[in-house]
Amino acid sequence: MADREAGRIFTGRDVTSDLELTADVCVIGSGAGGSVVAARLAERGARVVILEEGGFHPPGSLPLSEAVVYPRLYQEHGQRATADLAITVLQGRMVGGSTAVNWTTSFRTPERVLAHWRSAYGLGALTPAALAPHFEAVEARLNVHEQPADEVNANNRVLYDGAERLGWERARTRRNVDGCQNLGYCGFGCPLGARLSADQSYVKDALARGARLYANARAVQLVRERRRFTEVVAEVLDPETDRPTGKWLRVRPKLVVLAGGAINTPALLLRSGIDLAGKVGTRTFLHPVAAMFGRHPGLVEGYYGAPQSVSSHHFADRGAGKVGFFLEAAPVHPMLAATALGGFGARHEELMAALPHASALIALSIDGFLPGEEGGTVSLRSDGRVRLDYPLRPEIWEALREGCKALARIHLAAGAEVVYSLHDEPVEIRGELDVAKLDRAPWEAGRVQLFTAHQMGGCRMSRDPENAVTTPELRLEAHENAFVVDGSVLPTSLGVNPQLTIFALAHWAADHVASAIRPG
Ligand SMILES: Cc1cc2nc3c(=O)[nH]c(=O)nc-3n(C[C@H](O)[C@H](O)[C@H](O)COP(=O)(O)OP(=O)(O)OC[C@H]3O[C@@H](n4cnc5c(N)ncnc54)[C@H](O)[C@@H]3O)c2cc1C
Repeated sequence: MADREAGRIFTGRDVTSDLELTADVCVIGSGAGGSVVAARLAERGARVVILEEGGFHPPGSLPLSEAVVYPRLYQEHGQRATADLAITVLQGRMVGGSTAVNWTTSFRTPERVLAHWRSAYGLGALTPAALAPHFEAVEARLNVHEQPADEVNANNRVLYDGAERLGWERARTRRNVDGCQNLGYCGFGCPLGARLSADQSYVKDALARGARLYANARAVQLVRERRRFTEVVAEVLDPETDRPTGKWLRVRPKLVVLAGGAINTPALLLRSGIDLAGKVGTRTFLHPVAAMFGRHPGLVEGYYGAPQSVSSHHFADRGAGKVGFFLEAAPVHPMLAATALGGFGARHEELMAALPHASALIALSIDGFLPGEEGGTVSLRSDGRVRLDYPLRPEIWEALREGCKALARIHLAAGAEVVYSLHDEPVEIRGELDVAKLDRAPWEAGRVQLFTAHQMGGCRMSRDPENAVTTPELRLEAHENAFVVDGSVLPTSLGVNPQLTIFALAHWAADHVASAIRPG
């Protein structure tokens, strides 16, 4: 069948027979990385096809119900987790990727992280000065700006005030929103389209310049002849049931851009028989997260307002041999809270009944910087499904424990009556003397709820071909016509929320990708 009309989004419903498409570039994934590359290449006149396994959900098209949105908008229907179930993995799956459900916090890559990459991975081109124009460009497109002080919600105010009273560094964060009404539904896909996520920005730019986006199209195989990819095979999914319809899309591009995000991009390479001497999928980092709930005398209503608008990096650098951590707030929607809070029966009911007074603060550990720290590994299960192993090293447990102590102190300083950990038997803290109880708590997989919303690595960039999955220009090692442009290329975690780094890196990499398209 011939190519179809350009410049629009097709869903699984539109694909009523097998399709064969030709393109200059096939971009797999429409999140932070994929959307920017697609837009910048389309801008230069390239014929771009974007494949997105998730659905197309325009603002306001879904009910604002957790029971509806987690299965629809998140990987593995909201059930993704590490193989030992110790860490719940929140990751987006829709047009716009994780950017369409994220909490809008926007940080540039810290200079000390770039310096580490330059020395340990030979990424000499990634200097703050070289990246500055790319950050400026994406910040302008995404309207990144500081959250006004009077729009910080009570949940984030706990972090701000508590840290201030303790004399710890804290600051309001920047957010990528325009016309935000502070409803608090960022994680549901903004009903107003006020978050300038990939679907509301660069995907629109790509479509305006003729790109075709196929939603409900899951790339399952990259076909190659020697060092060149010749075809991307995608199965078409039913937008309602998410099951394969039996129809297939075959894209024959000059160039492939893998942008399915950390975890899925390595998995697609492995499914296609590409493991680059066992490197693909390794060094996957998660910013493993622990949380502390505080019950405050006044109403907090942490389900309303911008979910994140304050952060503290006071403990980001804890010296040699220690894993640093940073502190933020998390929204307190009932389903998320119910799965996070421990206790059974009456105890759990009591915790949930206090939800309007609950503040949820999180400590995110900064993984990937210790000598010998390898992070997690993506592999495939025997049925082809993805598997993520993430051994929690003692240094990570220590950081999570110390992070929870810091959070407990912040809650107390901000006036909390009681603070709870997320252990199966919650540790209860009512004053400074109780903080030491956290030292005796079981810091073991399965005994305390852990999360990640920041997946990084698995296809690390490096100058050293022995150590690289991609080159510093993001070209897939040992292949001529493929690039990886998403969070999987990061060689360590970041110590800040990752979206802006990935948007800007994609903006920077687009020039390299464009120069690799063969004319004709
Ligand atoms: C709940 C939540 C809150 C977050 N909050 C923040 C925040 O406040 N600030 C911040 O900086 N970061 C935040 N993040 C993280 C941030 O959104 C991600 O790090 C970023 O979007 C990753 O970009 P990416 O391009 O690597 O992948 P994504 O943006 O996830 O895009 C990848 C896309 O590829 C698609 N895909 C995967 N495999 C295939 C395949 N085989 N075929 C076709 N399509 C495929 C996926 O469905 C997905 O849509 C949050 C994430 C979550 C889940």
